[in-house]
Amino acid sequence: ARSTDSFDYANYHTISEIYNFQDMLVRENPNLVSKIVIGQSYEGRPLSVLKFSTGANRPGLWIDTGIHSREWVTQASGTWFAKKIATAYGSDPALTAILNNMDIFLLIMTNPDGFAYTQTNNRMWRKTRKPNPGSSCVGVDPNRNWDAGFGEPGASNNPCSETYRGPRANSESEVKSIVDFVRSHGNLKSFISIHSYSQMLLYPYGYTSTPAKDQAELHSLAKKAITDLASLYGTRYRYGSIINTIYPASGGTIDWTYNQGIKYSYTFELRDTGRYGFILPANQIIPTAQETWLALMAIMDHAYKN
Ligand SMILES: O=C(CO)C[C@@H](Cc1ccccc1)C(=O)O
Ligand SMILES: [Zn+2]
Repeated sequence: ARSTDSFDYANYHTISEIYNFQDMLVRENPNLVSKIVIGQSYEGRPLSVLKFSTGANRPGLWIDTGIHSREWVTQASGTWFAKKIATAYGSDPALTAILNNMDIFLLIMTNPDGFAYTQTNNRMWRKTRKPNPGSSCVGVDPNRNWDAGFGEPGASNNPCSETYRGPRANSESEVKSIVDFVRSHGNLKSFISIHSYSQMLLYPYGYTSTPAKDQAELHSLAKKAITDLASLYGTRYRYGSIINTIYPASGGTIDWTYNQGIKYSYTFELRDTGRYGFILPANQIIPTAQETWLALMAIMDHAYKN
């Protein structure tokens, strides 16, 4: 595409097209958008975070997509979110108020090695692409590698498992890079990690059935967010804690971010409920992104106001 206006949001794209999109968006919006490379993947691809900011030293709101590489509607939605933020600033009052007081950080390509592999070798690849010593099986599940209940039930110690937790917490550079960014920033108010599929909005915990101390607030905010989501196309989401709503899972992203004190930590599971699963038709990308944006705004607006 020659610009982010002519970029085809209604189709899936290659890794280089998505990286080019990011650079175009930065070039087109020098007063709003910048790119921060927070690290690199195992195979050396950049972990590039888009920063949307109108001032210095502000609290931040984080969104990541594509941590599981096969969940293609999430990276595609991420590019749509990036363009939405750039175009809505100055026209949408709620988003303008947020960006006049807070920064938004968006990591679209969270697992670039895995994404590249889904395009060349195996569409169903989920994990990272780091080899496991002593095994012929490759990759660690980046949503089991965080230092939150690491190694407890809800992850596997078998390198051939899709939920292999890795040899130790933060062993994956894709995870460690985000950990380092969260710690160095030190003032994130929300952390949203986007997966597909199942149509769920999940909050901590996955590694324990002990309710999060903010469970009541997280539950009511989730209800508001999925109500806003459903208002567009009637898409129905379930919501609740990870362990109660989907299954026990240890070492997950938002359990770690929540334990760092980022209260508004959520995981989305986007469309659908299994008819197409990870292979969601491209004609559902924009509707999925549009409805999800309403839920994201509910959470970010709440984080801004509380
Ligand atoms: O990938 C999935 C399909 O997106 C489901 C997610 C469910 C989950 C979500 C948040 C934290 C831990 C697990 C997973 O197993 O990691
Ligand atoms: Zn996932």
